[in-house]
Amino acid sequence: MNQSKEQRILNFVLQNAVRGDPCSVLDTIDMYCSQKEWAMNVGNEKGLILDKTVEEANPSVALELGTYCGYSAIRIARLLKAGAHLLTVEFNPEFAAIAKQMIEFAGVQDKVKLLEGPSEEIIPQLKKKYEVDTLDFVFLDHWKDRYTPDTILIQECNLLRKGSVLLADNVIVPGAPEFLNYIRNNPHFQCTNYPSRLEYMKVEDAMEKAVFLG
Ligand SMILES: CCNc1ncnc2c1ncn2[C@@H]1O[C@H](/C=C/CNC(=O)c2cc(-c3ccc(F)cc3)cc(O)c2O)[C@@H](O)[C@H]1O
Ligand SMILES: [Mg+2]
Repeated sequence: MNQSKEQRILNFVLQNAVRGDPCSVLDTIDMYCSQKEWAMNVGNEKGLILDKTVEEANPSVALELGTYCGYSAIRIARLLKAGAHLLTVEFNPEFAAIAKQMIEFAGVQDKVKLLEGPSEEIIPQLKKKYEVDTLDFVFLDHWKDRYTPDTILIQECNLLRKGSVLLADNVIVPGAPEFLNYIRNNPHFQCTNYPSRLEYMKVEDAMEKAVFLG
């Protein structure tokens, strides 16, 4: 049975990146996806916005919705301080298996916990099963029509504290209009838009940051 695109990306990393070097893994994925096969990694341009937002938040506990191949999980994990960790949620078993190998090859597995399952099931388990008190940072990059329901669910589960930072990918392409409307009209969030480019393309995209005000 022929390989999936995601398997080809992983194989290219295993053969060309430097084991234990997260930046080398990120650069190798970006090289493959800009020159050979496009894939929906956050990429290096929006990745810089993600980096700056993570560094500013300096989270002890971070959550990512939509692991895919693990590119942004590696991007976030490489910036986490000692003792901090990222919980990343992926419900597609094939993608979860690829991401696990990618994260281990990058050497950040001690900072990343990959939770396999749908976000709507995992989020309500974070406090009791995964011993989370509150989330310092949340990266939304899964199905775009799930950003709003999951943001509401995260609030209902009391997972945010004053100053928690949400960052959403793709608010222009593919777009998350309902999420933008929800979060920008919600008095409990202070929003900032970061115009950028769609990964590996000369197409406009943007990220939206929303800080929880308590
Ligand atoms: C059901 C909701 N809960 C979920 N729980 C756990 N994992 C989930 C969930 N949803 C989706 N996922 C996973 O997240 C990933 C989905 C991401 C969706 N992203 C996009 O559609 C996307 C799409 C584009 C894009 C842009 C332009 C195009 F022409 C074509 C595609 C660019 C991006 O940066 C994107 O993030 C997959 O790995 C999927 O299995
Ligand atoms: Mg995305």
